[in-house]
Amino acid sequence: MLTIYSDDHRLHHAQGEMVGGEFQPCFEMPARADHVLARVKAQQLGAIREPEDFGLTPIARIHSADYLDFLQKAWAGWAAQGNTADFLPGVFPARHLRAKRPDDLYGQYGFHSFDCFAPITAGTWQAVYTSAQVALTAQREVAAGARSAFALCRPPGHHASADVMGGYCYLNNVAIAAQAFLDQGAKRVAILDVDYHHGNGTQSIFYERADVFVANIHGSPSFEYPHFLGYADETGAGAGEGYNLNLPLAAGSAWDVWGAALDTACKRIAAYDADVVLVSLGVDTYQNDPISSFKLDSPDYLRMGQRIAALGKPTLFVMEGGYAVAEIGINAVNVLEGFQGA
Ligand SMILES: NCCCNCCCCCC(O)(O)C(F)(F)F
Ligand SMILES: [Zn+2]
Repeated sequence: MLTIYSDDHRLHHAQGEMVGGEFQPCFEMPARADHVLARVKAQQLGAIREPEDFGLTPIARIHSADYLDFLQKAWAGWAAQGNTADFLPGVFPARHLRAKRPDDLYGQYGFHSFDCFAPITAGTWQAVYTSAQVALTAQREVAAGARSAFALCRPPGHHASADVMGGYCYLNNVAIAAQAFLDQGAKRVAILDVDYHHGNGTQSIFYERADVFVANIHGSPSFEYPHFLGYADETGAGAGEGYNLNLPLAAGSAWDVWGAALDTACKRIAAYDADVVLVSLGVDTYQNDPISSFKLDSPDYLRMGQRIAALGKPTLFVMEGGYAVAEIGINAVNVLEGFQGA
């Protein structure tokens, strides 16, 4: 299986995030991608290539002009005010306020965010731009006939919607790739999000559309981040009614429960008869993940890959989360090896 990877991810390494009321080192750190890449090499998964540059056009198929304008200019604006620390939002258009886009940078940051977990640094734009190009390059490989490809994306993307960032996500890599398949002639695309956290951004982007079926298996928002989307009654709207599947699970879920949910999701994807399947590959479902509560063990990721392979569709794997850094490579590549070996 071909892996697309770029060192540009290293340009995004924020100073910290709020954990337990304290400012602590970011869980979403460059070492995550280093460990996955090292495992890809150690297991000789396949060739590793740099991304091509497809420009802003395929990104603008998913994200709004205002949002992309903000992301590109935010750091320069922040630095021009004499700031050197990371840029972070603090005020959001929550309920009972008015979601009118302000003129000033700080107001726009809050307008384009849903939490304080998407810091902006000097290198963030370049890193997220290249991460999207990584997904687009792997997409081209599958569109050209490869059975599968791995987009080793960092930063991740599934919490980002058309014009709102959050949860370490800025550009929705998997949505950008899904749209590229459709723009290149695919009729139906399925996205299976196996990250521990609900892919609220991906759901919102395709929620009213029947040409993309989105399935999520995740910690229930009743207790887990992102807290405000991901319930089972969210089944799509308008033309998209019936094309969104949420399988929220309880804390502590292990393979017995998680694997059954995967089977349910795969059955729905099989019935949808997609031309291609994209997988938002987060491995924060791992039992030792520091911010998550599921109990999958490393062999389970082989089973995950095997079950996805049973769909018998061209498959694009897009890296999302996973914070047990020592094991992130083993767990992510186990999915890919399980898929390949099936
Ligand atoms: N106590 C709650 C703290 C929440 N912290 C933010 C968690 C973000 C998860 C990101 C992710 O793993 O879903 C992604 F795949 F996008 F990277
Ligand atoms: Zn996650």
